[in-house]
Amino acid sequence: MDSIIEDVRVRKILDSRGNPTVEVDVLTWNGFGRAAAPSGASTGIREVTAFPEGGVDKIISEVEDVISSELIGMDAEDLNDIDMVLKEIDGTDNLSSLGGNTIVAVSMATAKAAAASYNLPLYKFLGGITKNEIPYPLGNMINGGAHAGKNAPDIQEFLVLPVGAENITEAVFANSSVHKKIGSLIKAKDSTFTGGKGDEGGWAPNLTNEEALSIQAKACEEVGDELGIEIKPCLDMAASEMWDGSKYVYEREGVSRDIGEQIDFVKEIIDTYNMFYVEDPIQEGDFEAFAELTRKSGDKCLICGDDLFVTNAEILQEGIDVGAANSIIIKPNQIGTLSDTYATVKLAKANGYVPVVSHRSGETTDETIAHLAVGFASPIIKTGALGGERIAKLNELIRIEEEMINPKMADI
Ligand SMILES: O=C(O)[C@@H](CO)OP(=O)(O)O
Ligand SMILES: [Mg+2]
Repeated sequence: MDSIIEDVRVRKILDSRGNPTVEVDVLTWNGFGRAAAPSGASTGIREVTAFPEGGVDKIISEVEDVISSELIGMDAEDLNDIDMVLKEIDGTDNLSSLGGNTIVAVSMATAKAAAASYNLPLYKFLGGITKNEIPYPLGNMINGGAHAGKNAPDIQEFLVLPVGAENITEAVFANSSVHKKIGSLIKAKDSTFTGGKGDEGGWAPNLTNEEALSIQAKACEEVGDELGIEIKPCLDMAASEMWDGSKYVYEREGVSRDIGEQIDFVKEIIDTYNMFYVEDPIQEGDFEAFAELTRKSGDKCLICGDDLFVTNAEILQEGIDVGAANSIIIKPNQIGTLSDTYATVKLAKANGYVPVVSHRSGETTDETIAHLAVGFASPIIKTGALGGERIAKLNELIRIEEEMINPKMADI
């Protein structure tokens, strides 16, 4: 009774790029949940469709009534059934009639409303009341590729992971210290640097990949020494964005690499810089090259599939069958519902793939993924380092840790 849905409201709000997105409120007899959908710029081909034709305005004018009339009277606690109903109303394989972003916002808001109906935070509702593990924050320091301007590096994201941090506060402040350090190292190298940032709050400098890699390494070392915490460099290469159908084109560098050269290039970066994590080093259609790199470097580095798996359990299974990677990005709006997201997390864990719950480049101040990372026991959360829409999640993790009994950092 407490969690019976009484109303569903949908509105158009701003995302961090200034584009419209969807926010949903779900009201139950004894609770309330609100969630907003993010949007990607470097999206995977096999992701569900974010918005129906007609965009957010169509959702407000037409879709809201359809969804609310189906959901009112259902129990928010029955999230599997609700997700099923949402997919049935949509009726397409890629969720293009309601839009994956609409569905994910409804699904997340419903879960939050169910949790609130029992006076629980979402992470406890999903993961149990004894949850006490906090994920490590993978913070974005330098933006390139599709998330930055023309002269920025080709590699999309230079990230860091404060693996030596003992609690979340130490971890997020270590990341912000590295961000500041990298800013001053960039200024020292390029006196014309304006301090510009990319879509995820990382610096967007006029640097080559090599220059960015060495600044990243230096900052990890120096800040690590200053704070007495080990901080490891990580990358998201977003290689699908560079793939032209036959080779990887590094525009900024003015070079192209064939498949074998790409594998060697990534392996060399992993060895030289002691990379802890490399996401999408290979384009999304090439499971074999992914597997080859994982065979070569997977014992010392997390090789993570984002565009490759698009949070889809069936596609992940294809990857598992060939040993394509050892880690997977988890973005709820790539697959559309929270229950499907969780199914993918479970499959990943059962097969030794490290799940990394992640933001999108276009975000809102919605903090839901902080709860998902904790509730789903994802040992890493990728949600930037700075910027209002990024710190919304990081600060929520600080609050979550405060409320736990005997909190500890996850096992990585
Ligand atoms: O590639 C990525 O991992 C993400 C988030 O960092 O970017 P986008 O949301 O643009 O897909
Ligand atoms: Mg990615």
